[in-house]
Amino acid sequence: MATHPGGLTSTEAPAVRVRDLHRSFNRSGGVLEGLDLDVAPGEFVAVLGRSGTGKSTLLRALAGLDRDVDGYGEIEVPVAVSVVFQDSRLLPWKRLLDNVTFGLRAPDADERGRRALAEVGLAGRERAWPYELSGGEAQRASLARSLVREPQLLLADEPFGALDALTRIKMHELLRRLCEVHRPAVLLVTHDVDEAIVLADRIVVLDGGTVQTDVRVELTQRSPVAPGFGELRDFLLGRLGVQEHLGADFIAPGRRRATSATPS
Ligand SMILES: Nc1ncnc2c1ncn2[C@@H]1O[C@H](COP(=O)(O)OP(=O)(O)OP(=O)(O)O)[C@@H](O)[C@H]1O
Repeated sequence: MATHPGGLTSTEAPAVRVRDLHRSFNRSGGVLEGLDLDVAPGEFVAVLGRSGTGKSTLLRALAGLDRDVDGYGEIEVPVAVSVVFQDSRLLPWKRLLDNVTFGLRAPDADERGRRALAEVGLAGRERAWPYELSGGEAQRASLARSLVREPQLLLADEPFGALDALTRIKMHELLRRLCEVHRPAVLLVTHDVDEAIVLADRIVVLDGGTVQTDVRVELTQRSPVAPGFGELRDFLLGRLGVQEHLGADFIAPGRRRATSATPS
């Protein structure tokens, strides 16, 4: 079946379609300068990029949180979008279940909220106050709050950035499991190359205001000791300028690389 770098089959409608997105801020030059990106339904895309390359700016535009983009050819996102941030943003004056179901107008909201809390391992904590939760538990609750809305698109901006290494690993397992069950399209902004490789179907690297690198993750195992993991990490670190540049033509063994998200 024909595929293009956006990960779509030739006939499939994308969950996210961005064309020629521009965003600048007063003092800086253009942050996003003609960015193109497709995300297929159910596809998990990680967004990497050096600090200030516009990752959060892109997510905010897709979340509808930025009304001042300079222009775009197209921005298509599904109706049901959930956003997860680095901090859980739970309302301190509401108990956990009420936080998870906040704004959810459905007759079975409570039941759905309980189910979502159980899915993230917080069954029995429905009446807890946010201040009673650890950082990891708060992020689990934040995931439950997102999933209870059954999003077709989950936008996550460094959701595990403030967690310790062990909790992060547990959260990776949880997020992967939740995504396998619920199958939202996911756009995850992260600074952590290993996190991107462990979680994503596809990784894009932003630079110069657009998608500079677009690589599909085709590992048999999602573990840092899996064959091919190290090569992909080196390749991505090279693209991020963290290691010595490995060369524009370097393709880690066993995977194909596209240099643009523009459909071919
Ligand atoms: N509201 C704003 N006003 C002015 N400049 C902004 C605003 N938001 C973002 N910027 C600038 O736009 C650039 C991109 O910011 P953005 O937060 O999208 O980068 P990022 O890639 O997410 O960075 P980081 O990895 O450090 O979080 C930065 O130079 C930032 O200073």
